[in-house]
Amino acid sequence: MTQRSSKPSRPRGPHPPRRRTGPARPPQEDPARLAALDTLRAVRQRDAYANLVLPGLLRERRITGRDAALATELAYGTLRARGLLDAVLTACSDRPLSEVDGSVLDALRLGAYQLLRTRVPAHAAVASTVDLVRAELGSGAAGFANAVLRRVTGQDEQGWVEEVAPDEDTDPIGYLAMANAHPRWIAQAFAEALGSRGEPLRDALVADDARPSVHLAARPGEVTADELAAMTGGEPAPYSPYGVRLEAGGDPGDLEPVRERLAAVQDEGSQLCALALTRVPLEGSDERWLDLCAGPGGKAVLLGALAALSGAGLDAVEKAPHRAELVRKAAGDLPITVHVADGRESGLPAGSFDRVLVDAPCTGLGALRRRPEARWRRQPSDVAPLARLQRELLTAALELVRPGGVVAYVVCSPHLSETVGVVADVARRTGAERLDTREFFPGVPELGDGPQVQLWPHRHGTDAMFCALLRRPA
Ligand SMILES: C[S@@+](CC[C@H](N)C(=O)[O-])C[C@H]1O[C@@H](n2cnc3c(N)ncnc32)[C@H](O)[C@@H]1O
Repeated sequence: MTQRSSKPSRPRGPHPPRRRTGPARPPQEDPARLAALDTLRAVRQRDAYANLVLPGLLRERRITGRDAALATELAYGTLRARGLLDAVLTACSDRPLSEVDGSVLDALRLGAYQLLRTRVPAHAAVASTVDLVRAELGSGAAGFANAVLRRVTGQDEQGWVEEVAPDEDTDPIGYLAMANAHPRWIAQAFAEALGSRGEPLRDALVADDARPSVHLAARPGEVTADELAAMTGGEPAPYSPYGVRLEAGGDPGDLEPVRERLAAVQDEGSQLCALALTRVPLEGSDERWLDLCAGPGGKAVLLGALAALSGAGLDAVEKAPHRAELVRKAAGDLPITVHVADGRESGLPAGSFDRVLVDAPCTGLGALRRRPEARWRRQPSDVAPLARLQRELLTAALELVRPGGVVAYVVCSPHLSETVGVVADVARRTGAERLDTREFFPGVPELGDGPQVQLWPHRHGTDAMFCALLRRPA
């Protein structure tokens, strides 16, 4: 990291800031920023999920319309950009961020995000943040925040990237990671999956840093994608015959077709992976389908509806009881039998299913757009234990499927250890045949050399889902 020497000396702040004993200012003064700040705090202190905390705060405080949109943009944007913001704040502060009071740091991140990544005028971004700090921690901390943020105003985002990122020529992955607010190890994993550290990696990280559109899946047999698009103001999705893409904000759970169970919120990539399993031709019986990792039930509902139309039935296994309950609720009157069990030893009869989905637990590196804080929470050490579990679940699936039957191995991650690494290893040990999965994603462009399929936000507008189809030898 380059340290500037020609700029004014870095601000000195109180050590540590004094917390006010009196009540904080009431939220109505700046409800959007206060809701965003409280979300950042919940994520930092309680490891909370922002997309669960913020909607609750907005409801509880009756924040709607433009204020709700601003709170969402600020909270999610700040959480996504944390690595970049911290690098900039480090360059602007007189002490390590680890020594800055957590509440002040939340506010500094919120202020820096507004300065670097929004059109909020600089004076408003600084003043509103300083007000929030003063209300909670008093004037000493507010003075410190003011000095740090004024220094941040010294240059725009690109200027700061050039200053705090590694050199682009000697470390292109490190540079792109910082420029697009991703941890380096995740950018490295994307580069390995793409086979590139140049333009494709840049495109992938840029798309992964943008706000995703909401996708709906029309319930097969109930409503068509065209009808659902007309009901919701969305557009039929480009690849899934059941998909609709929505650009509008708001809570999609409030949409009438979703409340009426005519549709569900589901990424188009997830729809395509579940559909691919149903598209493989089978010789012989085709009546018993299995979802081995079913909670909370997104793919189980799509498969269950298709099973109902074709006269088949679906068994759904889920290890976590509360998630199994979500599958039961989502299933409604579909022909789905839910089992609370470990998929590795489910007790279901071996060789008895025609089609099996293994939508395995994974790092979720393919859905970082939808979970603002996830990229900074995940660690490289998470990968190996998950890959072990994934291999065990896929092996179990290949025992549960009948000879000649088909298994879809799906993860929401492009990390090679969770994708091709798992499939190659299990196929070698079990003798399962790897099908050309691309054939079962009709009309989807840029699927590479196969035989597996890796979807990407920058290529397909979906989450970075991975799918491999395997057939148990007859
Ligand atoms: C990626 S999620 C599945 C998402 C689901 N298919 C959907 O579309 O909604 C993986 C699920 O596997 C469950 N799980 C974790 N370990 C498991 C195991 N050993 N056996 C079965 N399920 C497991 C997790 O609780 C989680 O609900």
